Amino acid sequence: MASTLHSFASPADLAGSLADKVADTLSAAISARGTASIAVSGGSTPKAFFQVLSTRDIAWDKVTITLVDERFVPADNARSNHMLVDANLLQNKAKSARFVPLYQPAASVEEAARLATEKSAEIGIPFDVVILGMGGDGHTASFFPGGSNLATALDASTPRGIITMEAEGAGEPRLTFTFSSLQDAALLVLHIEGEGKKDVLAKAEGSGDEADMPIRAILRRATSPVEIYWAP
Ligand SMILES: O=C1O[C@H](COP(=O)(O)O)[C@@H](O)[C@H](O)[C@H]1O
Repeated sequence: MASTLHSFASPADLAGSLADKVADTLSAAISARGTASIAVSGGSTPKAFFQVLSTRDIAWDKVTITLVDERFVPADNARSNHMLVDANLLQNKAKSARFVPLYQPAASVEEAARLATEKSAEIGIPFDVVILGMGGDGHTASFFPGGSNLATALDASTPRGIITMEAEGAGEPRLTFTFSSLQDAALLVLHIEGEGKKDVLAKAEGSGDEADMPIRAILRRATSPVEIYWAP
C-alpha cells in the first residue's frame, strides 16, 4: 500500500497537525460506532504529540488507548512505555480515556503476552488509529532486527495479539502487537523526527530484506495507507 510523507517545519507543528488528524479520526469513529481505539508507541519521539493530543476535545470516555509495544517491566519503571503515556497522554481532557496496558505481572514474559492478548481482545478491531515509531536500526513496535520472534511477528497469518520479543538492541524482553494487529488501522501513522530518521526511512524504502529493517513490512505490506509524519 502507498505511503504519503507529511513534512513539517518543526516538531511542534507536527504535533499539532497529527493531534488534529487523530482527534478527527477518533471523533468520527465515536460518531459511527460509539467507541474508538488508538494504539501508540513509546520511545522519545511521541511525548510532545501526546501532550497536545491530551488537550483535544474528544469524547475521551469512549476512547480506549493501548500501546503497540512495551518492555516487560511494571508501570512504575521509568523505561516503561506505560509511564510515558500516563505522564503525557492520560492527562488533561484525555484523563477519562480507558488504558489497556500490555505489561501484566506474570511469572514469565510469555504468560504476560498470553494475558495481554486476552485483555486486548476486548478492544474492537481493527484499531481506529495506530501510531508507529521507528528506531535508528529500522525497528518498529518491537519488531527488532535479529529478534527472537521476528518471523512470527511479521507473518501476516500470525493471529492478532501480543507476542514476546528478545533482541540485542531491545534491552528488556518485549511485548509487542503482531504485524497483523497493526497493519489495517483506519489511520496508520509512522511518526519520525530528525534528519537521521529520514535517512533510515530512505534506506528502508529501498530494496533489502524485511528482517534487516522490519519497518519495511509496514511500508511494503500494510493494507492501510501509511501516513508518514516527519519534522526535523
Ligand atoms: O523501543 C522503542 O523504540 C521505538 C522508537 O523510539 P524512539 O525513541 O527512537 O522514538 C518506539 O517506536 C517503540 O515503541 C519503543 O518501544
